[in-house]
Amino acid sequence: MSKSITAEDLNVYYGDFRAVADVNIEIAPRSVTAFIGPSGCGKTTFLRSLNRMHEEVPGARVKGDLYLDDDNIYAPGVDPVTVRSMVGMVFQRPNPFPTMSVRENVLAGHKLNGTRMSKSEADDIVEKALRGANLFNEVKDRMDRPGSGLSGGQQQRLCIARTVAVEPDVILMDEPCSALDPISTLAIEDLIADLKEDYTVVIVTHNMQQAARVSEKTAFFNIAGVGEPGKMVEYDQTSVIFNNPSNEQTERYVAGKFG
Ligand SMILES: Nc1ncnc2c1ncn2[C@@H]1O[C@H](COP(=O)(O)OP(=O)(O)OP(=O)(O)O)[C@@H](O)[C@H]1O
Repeated sequence: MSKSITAEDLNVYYGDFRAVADVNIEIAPRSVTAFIGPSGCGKTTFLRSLNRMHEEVPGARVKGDLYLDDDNIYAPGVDPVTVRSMVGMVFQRPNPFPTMSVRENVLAGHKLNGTRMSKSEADDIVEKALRGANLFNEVKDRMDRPGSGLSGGQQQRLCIARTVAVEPDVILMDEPCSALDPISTLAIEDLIADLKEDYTVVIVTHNMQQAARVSEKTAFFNIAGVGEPGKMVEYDQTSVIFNNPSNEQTERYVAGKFG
């Protein structure tokens, strides 16, 4: 559980268009890293390359190497489905399976993987995952009701429970709070602090206060202009990025001067 992520000269393409260029980054296990930067600089694209979700887009591809600990997830013969079971993802909009109950949603990943288990094993997994997502107490009396009947913030925590239920090494979050109210946002931010005890967490956020609150390290991405690739401009301790960045572009961005 919890692995480091190392990208070496990673380039991400949509067909001929290079959306992200030459990223080199090392992300420590059991940490929270935020990706920030203006719209279109490639944060989501790079995030999705970390679990090979990117290649779901026809024509999309990656050049370079990406390691989970010492294993290159882009090596020939590596099954992207296996990679995605090790590197879970939480999306912008909570997306529980609408026809499934709370319990079935939590077990969805195991069902997809064809894991066989007894009812009591399943009960344990459900309770542990819901506790891990700070949701158990709120849903323990409605396990068999539809997941889509929960509030937006509860649905997002249900999606996090679904992700942690399969015990990944890494959890990627793509603006996980952008559809949530401030109270639900705080609940997710608290949860992120807990998740880093067990997982490597990477979060894309437009909210700089959120990046400052939840992450230990921050990567600032930028883009030189339309049609140009996004690049990682600076990567450092979050406090350095926000208070004493070494790059002038970072300084202007965190000061709110563009983006
Ligand atoms: N499916 C796609 N097909 C082609 N180009 C795409 C696709 N998705 C994104 N792009 C392009 O890749 C570049 C990076 O987009 P991406 O969504 O990764 O940026 P971002 O920094 O996450 O932006 P935002 O903050 O607005 O979400 C943009 O030029 C975008 O238009």
